[in-house]
Amino acid sequence: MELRDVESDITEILFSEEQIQGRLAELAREIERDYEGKDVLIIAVLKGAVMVLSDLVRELKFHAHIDFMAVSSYGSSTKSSGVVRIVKDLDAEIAGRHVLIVEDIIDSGLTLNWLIGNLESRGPASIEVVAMFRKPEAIKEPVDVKYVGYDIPNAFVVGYGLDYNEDYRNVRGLAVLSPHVYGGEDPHA
Ligand SMILES: O=P(O)(O)OC[C@H]1O[C@H](OP(=O)(O)OP(=O)(O)O)[C@H](O)[C@@H]1O
Ligand code: HPA
Ligand SMILES: [Mg+2]
Repeated sequence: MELRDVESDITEILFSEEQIQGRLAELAREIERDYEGKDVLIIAVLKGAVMVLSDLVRELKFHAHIDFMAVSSYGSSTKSSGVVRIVKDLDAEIAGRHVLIVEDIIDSGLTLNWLIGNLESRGPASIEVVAMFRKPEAIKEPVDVKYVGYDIPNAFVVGYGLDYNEDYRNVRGLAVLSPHVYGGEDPHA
């Protein structure tokens, strides 16, 4: 499918690429202040967080070391399976280091809660989270997130790294996916 056909699959654009990048620049200034003089390892949660990671680290004015962890809980569904699977683990040891987790979205909070627990057991100096989007009404397990881009409504969204069944990740802004695409199933039923 060509990307220009995507318009009929979305009901609303919540944020443009420019808005997202503007907000990320603000978050980058906060992060620079908070981590001044510290050695920080930035961990992106694949695959969704790749866009946030690449935009964020290029905004940062300090040397940002990066690593990746791939976990999956949604698969081809619009609902979290509740079971988080490590698809790829970190290359780096994080014991004694300041860890900053980068996420695209916090929906139920299940993925991040699980991930923080997993990383805490490896003995880092600190763990904080930056998430570009968060759905306050969908949270099932509260997560302490220091840096949030935008709080968004409780709808299934795509673009800026977020997929439905691996599609739409390269849509530039953040858009609400039309229920006709996933058969009208209520993602939050
Ligand atoms: O708060 P939650 O309800 O747990 O949802 C958030 C997680 O779900 C998505 O990942 P997904 O499992 O779809 O993998 P992906 O990043 O490869 O698309 C997203 O990228 C977050 O990691
Ligand atoms: O709304 C969403 N869209 C895409 N992927 C997701 N993973 C959790 N929530 C979402
Ligand atoms: Mg996904």
